[in-house]
Amino acid sequence: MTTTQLPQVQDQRNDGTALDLDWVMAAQANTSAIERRAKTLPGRRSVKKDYQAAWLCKAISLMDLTTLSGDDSEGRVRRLCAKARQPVAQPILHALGMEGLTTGAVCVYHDMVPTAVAALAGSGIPVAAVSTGFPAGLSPFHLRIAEIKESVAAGATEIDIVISRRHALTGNWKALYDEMREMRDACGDAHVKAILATGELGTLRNVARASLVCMMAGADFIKTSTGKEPVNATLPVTLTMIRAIRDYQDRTGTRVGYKPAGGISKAKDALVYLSMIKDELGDRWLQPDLFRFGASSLLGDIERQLEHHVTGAYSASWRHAIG
Ligand SMILES: O=C[C@H](O)COP(=O)(O)O
Repeated sequence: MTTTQLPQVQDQRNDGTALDLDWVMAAQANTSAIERRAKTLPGRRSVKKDYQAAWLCKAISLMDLTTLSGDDSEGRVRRLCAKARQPVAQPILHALGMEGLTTGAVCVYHDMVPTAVAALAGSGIPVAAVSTGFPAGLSPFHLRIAEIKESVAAGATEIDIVISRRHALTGNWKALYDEMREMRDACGDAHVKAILATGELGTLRNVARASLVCMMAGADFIKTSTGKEPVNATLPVTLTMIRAIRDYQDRTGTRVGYKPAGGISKAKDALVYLSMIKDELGDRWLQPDLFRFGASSLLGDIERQLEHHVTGAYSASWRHAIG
Protein backbone atom coordinates (compact mmCIF):
# COMPACT_ATOMS: atom_id res chain seq x y z
CA MET A 1 0.00 0.00 0.00
CA THR A 2 1.38 3.42 -0.83
CA THR A 3 0.33 6.89 0.13
CA THR A 4 -1.63 8.46 -2.69
CA GLN A 5 -2.12 12.16 -3.19
CA LEU A 6 -5.77 12.55 -3.99
CA PRO A 7 -7.48 15.65 -5.34
CA GLN A 8 -9.04 17.59 -2.47
CA VAL A 9 -11.27 19.82 -4.53
CA GLN A 10 -13.20 18.90 -7.60
CA ASP A 11 -11.83 20.63 -10.68
CA GLN A 12 -15.14 20.22 -12.41
CA ARG A 13 -17.91 22.49 -11.10
CA ASN A 14 -21.57 21.72 -11.56
CA ASP A 15 -22.96 24.75 -13.34
CA GLY A 16 -26.41 23.20 -13.31
CA THR A 17 -29.06 23.30 -15.99
CA ALA A 18 -32.44 24.94 -16.40
CA LEU A 19 -35.18 23.42 -14.24
CA ASP A 20 -36.65 20.54 -16.28
CA LEU A 21 -39.96 19.80 -14.56
CA ASP A 22 -40.84 16.92 -16.91
CA TRP A 23 -37.63 15.18 -15.92
CA VAL A 24 -38.25 15.91 -12.22
CA MET A 25 -41.82 14.61 -12.29
CA ALA A 26 -40.74 11.49 -14.18
CA ALA A 27 -38.30 10.62 -11.38
CA GLN A 28 -39.71 7.69 -9.46
CA ALA A 29 -38.36 5.48 -6.73
CA ASN A 30 -39.57 1.90 -6.52
CA THR A 31 -39.50 1.75 -2.73
CA SER A 32 -39.95 -2.00 -2.29
CA ALA A 33 -37.30 -2.84 -4.93
CA ILE A 34 -34.87 -0.36 -3.38
CA GLU A 35 -35.48 -1.69 0.12
CA ARG A 36 -34.99 -5.28 -1.09
CA ARG A 37 -31.68 -4.37 -2.72
CA ALA A 38 -30.57 -2.38 0.35
CA LYS A 39 -31.19 -5.41 2.59
CA THR A 40 -28.74 -7.52 0.56
CA LEU A 41 -25.90 -5.00 0.83
CA PRO A 42 -24.52 -5.49 4.37
CA GLY A 43 -24.04 -9.24 3.82
CA ARG A 44 -22.17 -9.00 0.55
CA ARG A 45 -18.53 -10.09 0.34
CA SER A 46 -17.44 -7.07 -1.65
CA VAL A 47 -14.33 -6.22 0.33
CA LYS A 48 -11.70 -8.94 0.52
CA LYS A 49 -9.88 -9.42 3.85
CA ASP A 50 -6.47 -8.58 2.39
CA TYR A 51 -7.71 -5.19 1.33
CA GLN A 52 -9.73 -4.25 4.40
CA ALA A 53 -7.07 -1.96 5.84
CA ALA A 54 -6.65 -0.23 2.48
CA TRP A 55 -10.40 0.33 2.27
CA LEU A 56 -10.50 1.74 5.78
CA CYS A 57 -7.70 4.16 4.90
CA LYS A 58 -9.69 5.09 1.82
CA ALA A 59 -12.70 5.79 4.06
CA ILE A 60 -10.58 8.17 6.14
CA SER A 61 -9.45 10.06 3.03
CA LEU A 62 -13.13 10.43 2.11
CA MET A 63 -14.30 11.74 5.47
CA ASP A 64 -15.59 15.18 6.40
CA LEU A 65 -14.46 14.93 10.02
CA THR A 66 -17.20 16.77 11.81
CA THR A 67 -18.11 18.53 15.00
CA LEU A 68 -21.53 20.18 15.00
CA SER A 69 -22.49 20.59 18.63
CA GLY A 70 -23.95 23.48 20.54
CA ASP A 71 -21.03 23.29 22.96
CA ASP A 72 -18.29 23.34 20.30
CA SER A 73 -15.30 25.40 21.39
CA GLU A 74 -12.13 26.59 19.71
CA GLY A 75 -10.16 24.01 21.68
CA ARG A 76 -12.38 21.18 20.45
CA VAL A 77 -12.09 22.38 16.85
CA ARG A 78 -8.28 22.61 17.13
CA ARG A 79 -8.17 19.03 18.44
CA LEU A 80 -10.43 17.92 15.57
CA CYS A 81 -8.10 19.59 13.06
CA ALA A 82 -5.06 17.89 14.60
CA LYS A 83 -6.91 14.60 14.14
CA ALA A 84 -7.69 15.49 10.52
CA ARG A 85 -3.99 16.10 9.87
CA GLN A 86 -3.00 12.81 11.47
CA PRO A 87 -6.10 10.65 11.76
CA VAL A 88 -4.34 7.52 13.03
CA ALA A 89 -1.30 7.05 15.30
CA GLN A 90 1.96 7.47 13.39
CA PRO A 91 3.29 3.90 14.01
CA ILE A 92 0.05 2.47 12.60
CA LEU A 93 0.25 4.70 9.51
CA HIS A 94 3.90 3.73 9.09
CA ALA A 95 3.12 0.02 9.33
CA LEU A 96 0.40 0.46 6.71
CA GLY A 97 2.61 2.55 4.41
CA MET A 98 0.08 5.37 4.72
CA GLU A 99 2.17 8.24 6.08
CA GLY A 100 0.62 11.53 5.03
CA LEU A 101 -2.94 10.20 5.15
CA THR A 102 -5.43 12.92 6.12
CA THR A 103 -9.18 13.20 6.24
CA GLY A 104 -10.98 14.63 3.21
CA ALA A 105 -12.05 17.80 5.06
CA VAL A 106 -13.15 19.18 8.39
CA CYS A 107 -16.78 20.27 8.79
CA VAL A 108 -17.81 22.87 11.40
CA TYR A 109 -20.36 25.56 12.18
CA HIS A 110 -19.77 29.00 10.66
CA ASP A 111 -18.49 30.43 13.96
CA MET A 112 -15.67 27.88 14.04
CA VAL A 113 -14.43 28.45 10.46
CA PRO A 114 -11.59 30.88 11.36
CA THR A 115 -10.29 28.51 14.04
CA ALA A 116 -10.37 25.54 11.65
CA VAL A 117 -8.76 27.51 8.81
CA ALA A 118 -5.90 28.57 11.11
CA ALA A 119 -5.44 25.07 12.52
CA LEU A 120 -5.31 23.49 9.06
CA ALA A 121 -3.05 26.09 7.44
CA GLY A 122 -0.57 24.49 5.05
CA SER A 123 -2.20 21.08 5.25
CA GLY A 124 -4.30 21.32 2.08
CA ILE A 125 -7.29 20.02 4.05
CA PRO A 126 -10.40 22.02 3.13
CA VAL A 127 -12.75 23.54 5.69
CA ALA A 128 -16.45 22.92 5.12
CA ALA A 129 -18.99 25.15 6.87
CA VAL A 130 -22.60 24.28 7.56
CA SER A 131 -24.30 27.55 6.78
CA THR A 132 -27.89 28.69 5.99
CA GLY A 133 -29.32 28.35 9.49
CA PHE A 134 -28.20 24.74 9.98
CA PRO A 135 -29.86 22.40 10.83
CA ALA A 136 -33.47 23.56 10.24
CA GLY A 137 -32.70 26.12 7.53
CA LEU A 138 -35.61 28.28 8.64
CA SER A 139 -33.89 31.59 9.28
CA PRO A 140 -34.81 34.49 6.95
CA PHE A 141 -33.56 33.79 3.45
CA HIS A 142 -31.41 36.93 3.21
CA LEU A 143 -29.66 35.90 6.44
CA ARG A 144 -28.99 32.41 5.05
CA ILE A 145 -27.42 33.98 1.97
CA ALA A 146 -25.39 36.37 4.15
CA GLU A 147 -24.18 33.45 6.27
CA ILE A 148 -22.90 31.65 3.17
CA LYS A 149 -20.98 34.75 2.09
CA GLU A 150 -19.48 35.20 5.55
CA SER A 151 -18.39 31.56 5.69
CA VAL A 152 -16.68 31.91 2.30
CA ALA A 153 -15.03 35.17 3.39
CA ALA A 154 -13.77 33.41 6.55
CA GLY A 155 -12.02 30.79 4.42
CA ALA A 156 -14.46 27.92 4.01
CA THR A 157 -14.00 26.40 0.56
CA GLU A 158 -16.95 24.06 0.90
CA ILE A 159 -20.41 25.12 2.03
CA ASP A 160 -23.01 22.63 3.25
CA ILE A 161 -26.40 24.28 2.79
CA VAL A 162 -29.74 22.91 4.01
CA ILE A 163 -32.77 23.00 1.75
CA SER A 164 -36.25 24.15 2.77
CA ARG A 165 -37.95 20.79 3.28
CA ARG A 166 -41.39 22.37 2.79
CA HIS A 167 -40.64 23.03 -0.89
CA ALA A 168 -40.12 19.30 -1.47
CA LEU A 169 -43.06 18.30 0.73
CA THR A 170 -45.42 20.59 -1.18
CA GLY A 171 -43.94 19.72 -4.58
CA ASN A 172 -42.89 23.31 -5.15
CA TRP A 173 -39.85 22.34 -7.23
CA LYS A 174 -39.52 25.78 -8.78
CA ALA A 175 -39.12 27.33 -5.31
CA LEU A 176 -36.52 24.70 -4.37
CA TYR A 177 -34.66 25.29 -7.63
CA ASP A 178 -34.64 29.09 -7.18
CA GLU A 179 -33.49 28.82 -3.56
CA MET A 180 -30.70 26.39 -4.42
CA ARG A 181 -29.62 28.48 -7.41
CA GLU A 182 -29.29 31.59 -5.26
CA MET A 183 -27.32 29.71 -2.63
CA ARG A 184 -25.05 28.29 -5.32
CA ASP A 185 -24.38 31.80 -6.59
CA ALA A 186 -23.65 33.06 -3.06
CA CYS A 187 -20.99 30.34 -2.68
CA GLY A 188 -18.90 31.86 -5.47
CA ASP A 189 -15.87 29.63 -5.99
CA ALA A 190 -16.64 27.48 -2.96
CA HIS A 191 -18.12 24.07 -3.59
CA VAL A 192 -21.66 23.58 -2.43
CA LYS A 193 -23.20 20.50 -0.85
CA ALA A 194 -27.00 20.44 -0.71
CA ILE A 195 -28.35 18.76 2.42
CA LEU A 196 -31.76 17.25 1.65
CA ALA A 197 -32.59 16.17 5.23
CA THR A 198 -34.05 13.01 3.70
CA GLY A 199 -35.51 11.84 7.02
CA GLU A 200 -37.95 14.73 6.73
CA LEU A 201 -38.90 14.38 3.04
CA GLY A 202 -41.56 11.71 3.54
CA THR A 203 -40.96 9.47 0.51
CA LEU A 204 -38.10 8.14 -1.59
CA ARG A 205 -39.82 9.71 -4.59
CA ASN A 206 -39.43 13.13 -2.95
CA VAL A 207 -35.79 12.26 -2.27
CA ALA A 208 -35.24 11.39 -5.95
CA ARG A 209 -36.96 14.58 -7.14
CA ALA A 210 -35.23 16.87 -4.64
CA SER A 211 -31.88 15.32 -5.61
CA LEU A 212 -32.47 16.12 -9.27
CA VAL A 213 -33.68 19.66 -8.61
CA CYS A 214 -30.63 20.47 -6.46
CA MET A 215 -28.29 19.10 -9.12
CA MET A 216 -30.10 21.08 -11.83
CA ALA A 217 -29.60 24.20 -9.68
CA GLY A 218 -25.85 23.59 -9.44
CA ALA A 219 -25.17 21.55 -6.30
CA ASP A 220 -21.67 20.05 -6.48
CA PHE A 221 -22.67 17.39 -3.94
CA ILE A 222 -25.96 16.12 -2.64
CA LYS A 223 -25.92 15.11 1.02
CA THR A 224 -28.45 13.05 2.94
CA SER A 225 -28.80 14.65 6.33
CA THR A 226 -27.75 17.18 8.90
CA GLY A 227 -27.20 14.43 11.46
CA LYS A 228 -29.92 16.08 13.55
CA GLU A 229 -33.02 14.50 11.98
CA PRO A 230 -34.61 11.47 13.67
CA VAL A 231 -33.54 9.33 10.66
CA ASN A 232 -30.31 10.20 8.89
CA ALA A 233 -28.27 8.34 6.23
CA THR A 234 -29.81 5.00 5.23
CA LEU A 235 -29.02 2.51 2.49
CA PRO A 236 -32.39 2.92 0.64
CA VAL A 237 -31.94 6.71 0.62
CA THR A 238 -28.38 6.26 -0.62
CA LEU A 239 -29.47 4.01 -3.49
CA THR A 240 -32.11 6.55 -4.46
CA MET A 241 -29.71 9.49 -4.40
CA ILE A 242 -26.80 7.81 -6.19
CA ARG A 243 -29.12 6.58 -8.93
CA ALA A 244 -30.28 10.20 -9.36
CA ILE A 245 -26.61 11.19 -9.62
CA ARG A 246 -26.08 8.51 -12.29
CA ASP A 247 -29.15 9.70 -14.19
CA TYR A 248 -27.92 13.30 -14.00
CA GLN A 249 -24.49 12.35 -15.32
CA ASP A 250 -26.00 10.24 -18.13
CA ARG A 251 -28.06 13.20 -19.31
CA THR A 252 -25.73 16.13 -18.70
CA GLY A 253 -22.22 14.63 -18.59
CA THR A 254 -21.66 16.30 -15.19
CA ARG A 255 -20.50 14.31 -12.17
CA VAL A 256 -22.09 15.34 -8.88
CA GLY A 257 -20.71 14.09 -5.57
CA TYR A 258 -22.50 12.21 -2.80
CA LYS A 259 -22.23 12.65 0.97
CA PRO A 260 -24.03 10.30 3.34
CA ALA A 261 -24.08 11.88 6.79
CA GLY A 262 -25.51 11.22 10.20
CA GLY A 263 -25.29 8.06 12.25
CA ILE A 264 -22.45 6.41 10.30
CA SER A 265 -20.18 5.37 13.14
CA LYS A 266 -18.97 1.83 12.39
CA ALA A 267 -16.09 0.86 10.12
CA LYS A 268 -18.06 -2.07 8.70
CA ASP A 269 -20.88 0.33 7.69
CA ALA A 270 -18.37 2.55 5.90
CA LEU A 271 -17.24 -0.49 3.89
CA VAL A 272 -20.82 -1.22 2.86
CA TYR A 273 -21.19 2.34 1.60
CA LEU A 274 -17.93 2.20 -0.32
CA SER A 275 -18.78 -1.09 -2.02
CA MET A 276 -22.22 0.26 -2.94
CA ILE A 277 -20.69 3.37 -4.51
CA LYS A 278 -18.19 1.23 -6.43
CA ASP A 279 -21.01 -1.01 -7.73
CA GLU A 280 -23.46 1.74 -8.64
CA LEU A 281 -21.27 4.66 -9.74
CA GLY A 282 -17.81 3.17 -10.30
CA ASP A 283 -14.29 3.86 -9.04
CA ARG A 284 -14.26 7.51 -10.16
CA TRP A 285 -16.67 8.32 -7.32
CA LEU A 286 -14.31 6.87 -4.70
CA GLN A 287 -12.29 10.08 -4.62
CA PRO A 288 -12.72 12.98 -2.18
CA ASP A 289 -13.92 15.32 -4.90
CA LEU A 290 -16.96 13.09 -5.45
CA PHE A 291 -17.60 11.25 -2.21
CA ARG A 292 -17.49 12.13 1.49
CA PHE A 293 -18.73 10.59 4.68
CA GLY A 294 -20.12 13.22 7.06
CA ALA A 295 -19.25 11.73 10.41
CA SER A 296 -18.24 12.72 13.92
CA SER A 297 -17.47 9.30 15.43
CA LEU A 298 -16.63 6.99 12.49
CA LEU A 299 -12.92 7.78 12.66
CA GLY A 300 -12.62 6.37 16.19
CA ASP A 301 -13.95 2.97 15.12
CA ILE A 302 -11.82 2.87 11.97
CA GLU A 303 -8.76 3.72 14.04
CA ARG A 304 -9.50 0.81 16.40
CA GLN A 305 -9.90 -1.60 13.47
CA LEU A 306 -6.62 -0.46 11.89
CA GLU A 307 -4.80 -0.90 15.20
CA HIS A 308 -6.19 -4.42 15.48
CA HIS A 309 -5.16 -5.11 11.91
CA VAL A 310 -1.60 -3.94 12.47
CA THR A 311 -1.21 -5.69 15.81
CA GLY A 312 -2.79 -8.90 14.47
CA ALA A 313 -5.62 -8.67 16.97
CA TYR A 314 -8.46 -8.76 14.47
CA SER A 315 -11.49 -10.11 16.29
CA ALA A 316 -13.45 -13.06 14.98
CA SER A 317 -16.67 -11.03 15.02
CA TRP A 318 -15.13 -8.34 12.83
CA ARG A 319 -13.90 -10.93 10.32
CA HIS A 320 -17.37 -12.42 10.24
CA ALA A 321 -19.06 -9.04 9.85
CA ILE A 322 -17.25 -8.05 6.67
CA GLY A 323 -16.78 -11.50 5.17
O1 LIG B 1 -22.71 16.25 8.56
C1 LIG B 1 -22.38 15.48 9.43
C2 LIG B 1 -23.26 14.97 10.48
O2 LIG B 1 -23.81 15.98 11.26
C3 LIG B 1 -22.51 14.01 11.36
O3 LIG B 1 -23.41 13.21 12.04
P1 LIG B 1 -22.90 12.19 13.19
O4 LIG B 1 -22.52 13.05 14.36
O5 LIG B 1 -24.09 11.33 13.46
O6 LIG B 1 -21.73 11.42 12.67
